[in-house]
Amino acid sequence: MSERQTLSYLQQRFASSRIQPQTRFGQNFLIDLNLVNLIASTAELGPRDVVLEVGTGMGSLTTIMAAEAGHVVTVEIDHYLAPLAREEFETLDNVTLLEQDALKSKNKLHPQVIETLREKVAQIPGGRIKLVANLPYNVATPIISNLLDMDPWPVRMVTTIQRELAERIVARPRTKDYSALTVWIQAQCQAEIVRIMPPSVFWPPPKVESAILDIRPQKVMRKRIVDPAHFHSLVRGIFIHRRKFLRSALFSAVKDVLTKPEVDQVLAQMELDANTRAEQLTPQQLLDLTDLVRLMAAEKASTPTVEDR
Ligand SMILES: C[S@@+](CC[C@H](N)C(=O)[O-])C[C@H]1O[C@@H](n2cnc3c(N)ncnc32)[C@H](O)[C@@H]1O
Repeated sequence: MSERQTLSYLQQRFASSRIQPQTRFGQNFLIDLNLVNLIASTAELGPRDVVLEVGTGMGSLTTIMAAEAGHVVTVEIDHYLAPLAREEFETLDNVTLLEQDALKSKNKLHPQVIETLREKVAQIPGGRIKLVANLPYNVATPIISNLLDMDPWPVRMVTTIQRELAERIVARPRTKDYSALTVWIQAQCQAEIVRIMPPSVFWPPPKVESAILDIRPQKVMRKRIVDPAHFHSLVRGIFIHRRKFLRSALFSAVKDVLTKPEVDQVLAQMELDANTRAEQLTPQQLLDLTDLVRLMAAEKASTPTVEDR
């Protein structure tokens, strides 16, 4: 394995197949074996785990994970690269390689990927899903956020992503990195940066720094979110205007269902003053706010109007 991960091995395999790393697919291969091992060990893989790896590349992380996990479902979009990866794990019977885009659209994982994961989980008693991947940077956000809407729910997500994105995900309120994505993830997961990595640990080196991010979804936290789709879209709506006062950001996001005085009522119930901005609210406060909006809108919808009477 160590030989397979070296820069010279990768370069020689590419040259003999007459292919080049594709920037459009985010092909930056991790060439530091210690870091490949760190990703796999952080995920604490065991026989119950069905791993989703988005971006097989040459299969270096795949083979390490296959030695520990119950099954690895690895997805590779590049039809020139996939056959090379397939050769690397020809002898392994617990690896399924899907040659396709892992996403159906920006807001959806590909149904074939979901179906394969479900099938593999069903074959393992107590089976569970972990995302472990050196993610292509252009699809990292949709992969991570869409997985949080999948059933079965992933129990762990250990990924290599752009440092800037990792910092956004672990950001605290009142900072410039705090965003709708931060809230969506922190409302249901614990997240921490395990390692910052310089461009030199990849071939070819990307233009930016990277980070290994460890996300631990928490069922107890997820249960507090009554309507995840509503929460997700309301938070996105509010954060379009994250620097605006919350009152007007919230009104813009809910104007189809609540009036301005009703928005004021929601803010008063939460004891938030007029100068509060969206970026100052913790994920828990945004959850409470969403619940109040939902309840008030539902109450309104069930109250007969003068015309109904
Ligand atoms: C950063 S490389 C990681 C490769 C390898 N796992 C490693 O650690 O060296 C990302 C890989 O994802 C693949 N990829 C890019 N977009 C994809 C997509 N939408 N679905 C599946 N694979 C994708 C690329 O072709 C590339 O092989």
